[in-house]
Amino acid sequence: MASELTKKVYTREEVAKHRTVNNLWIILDGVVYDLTKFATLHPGGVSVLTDEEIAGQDATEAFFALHRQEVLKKPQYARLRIGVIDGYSSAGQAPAIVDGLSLVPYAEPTWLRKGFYSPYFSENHRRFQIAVRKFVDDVIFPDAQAREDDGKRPSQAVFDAMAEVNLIAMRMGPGKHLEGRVLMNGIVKPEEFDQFHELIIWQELGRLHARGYSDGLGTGTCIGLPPVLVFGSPELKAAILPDILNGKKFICLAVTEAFAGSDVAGIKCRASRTKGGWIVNGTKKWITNGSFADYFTVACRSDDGKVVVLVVTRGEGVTTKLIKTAYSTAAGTSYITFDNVFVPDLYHVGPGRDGLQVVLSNFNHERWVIISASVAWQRIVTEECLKYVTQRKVFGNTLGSQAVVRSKLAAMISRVEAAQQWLENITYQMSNMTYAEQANELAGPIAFCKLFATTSAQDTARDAVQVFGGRGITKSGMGKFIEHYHRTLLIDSIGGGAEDVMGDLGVRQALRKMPKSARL
Ligand code: HEM
Repeated sequence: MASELTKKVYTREEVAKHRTVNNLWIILDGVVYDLTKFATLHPGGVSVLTDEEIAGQDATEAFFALHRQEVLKKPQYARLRIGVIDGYSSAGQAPAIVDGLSLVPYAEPTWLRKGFYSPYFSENHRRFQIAVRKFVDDVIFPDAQAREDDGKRPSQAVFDAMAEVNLIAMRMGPGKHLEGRVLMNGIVKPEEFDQFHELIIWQELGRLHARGYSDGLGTGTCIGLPPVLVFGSPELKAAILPDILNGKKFICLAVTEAFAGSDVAGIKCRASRTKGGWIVNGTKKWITNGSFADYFTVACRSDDGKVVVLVVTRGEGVTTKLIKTAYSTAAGTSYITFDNVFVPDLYHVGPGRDGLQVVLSNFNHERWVIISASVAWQRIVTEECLKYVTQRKVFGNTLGSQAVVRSKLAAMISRVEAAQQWLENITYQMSNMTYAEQANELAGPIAFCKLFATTSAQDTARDAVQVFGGRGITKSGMGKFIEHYHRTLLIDSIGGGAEDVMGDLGVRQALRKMPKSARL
């Protein structure tokens, strides 16, 4: 908010008189700052501020070559403003964000770009997107940045706010679980909520720049609950669904083990038959949200060697331990031990079904979620790079004037555009196929798309670090989001199935479907 002080008007000549360490003013974007008290506290040192090209001068270009603009919005720095320069008008500066959308080229997918068209998204999707972006920016982003750093799980207040607009339920996709709920303050009716609304949610959440936190924000529910929704009995749903969808309780998916990662068939966690239920013994590893989950959707091996899926409730015999990974412990990644845990028959997911199929069919949605968020994240990393090469000068010119830098941008943009178009096509197929059809038809395409998205992400991370140089490996300052991206993005290459496994799965499915008569 503009104070009385910042309404004062100075000429450039007046500002130029304040150019010593004891009396130091500068101009940034037409605003006058008094740095006298701040100079000795400046993280970049005093000497850079008393430099004759900076002190008492317009330092806009030098400043933005070295800082992110949000530095100036921090209250402790905003109060250094003492006035504006004669003739200054903020109206003269064209905004870089209009209607909540970035005007940086390629910063938004085509369906959100002015002058472009989409066969998939409607006016309702756009209204929904505006509301979700605002919610993510206002409610989730501040908590995400704080928790990513301190490693604590996302605040309950955020889950409560998400539940209030039914964001937790919507992240489970379209379906019966939305019936009777008011979605995003009524912007979309439950029966109209489709796969593209869900895509919007995941892509907006992909903008958080906090990968561990993003997973902490109930990813466990998004992958642990679908088996219950699809294959669970009405009694099981009635017992656990309301509290989970209302953000009061948490569930996670416990499939991977130290013994078997992507190899689901190799799991050892044991479920033995007993009167009225099962006794579970074994361990699980890399379980997202496991450290705070109340329920665990566990893939176990029964005495006859088959896979059974059981919902275990936290209680006696269940121990969870945080695992430190490349990203924040806000994700609640854990190692779990089950020691003689009784699970009643009611909590058996899909009795009479092959548990392996229950687990495998669940992977499609999980992988699609990973692709959606990964592509959105790549896009904002590309936007970060486009901004940086425009404002950062080296060898007397902007970084963007270097052909080698432009070639990296070309590759980044091409990859993210290709991934988004493919993702939208797959989303459209999902919208039109039943769960069973998806399991049959889409496992291969989704696996390939995930492989493409996550290898693209790694290429883009490497390119972005090269563009940002030292700042790309520094946890604060201009390149902080690039550093975070480069350090944490491999979770997407591994989670939901490692890249090599994805490629192999897709090809094996294709080979199985080859017509016998196909000949050269
Ligand atoms: C209102 C004025 C200014 C404020 C509030 C400010 C604040 C900061 C802050 C918070 C940092 C730590 C890094 C970051 O978070 O971005 C920093 C670093 C730095 N600042 Fe400033 N600064 C100001 C003006 C300037 C000016 C005019 C220069 C001119 C050259 C300058 C040069 C530097 C340098 C060289 C660094 C170290 C950058 C790095 O490590 O990459 N600062 N400044």
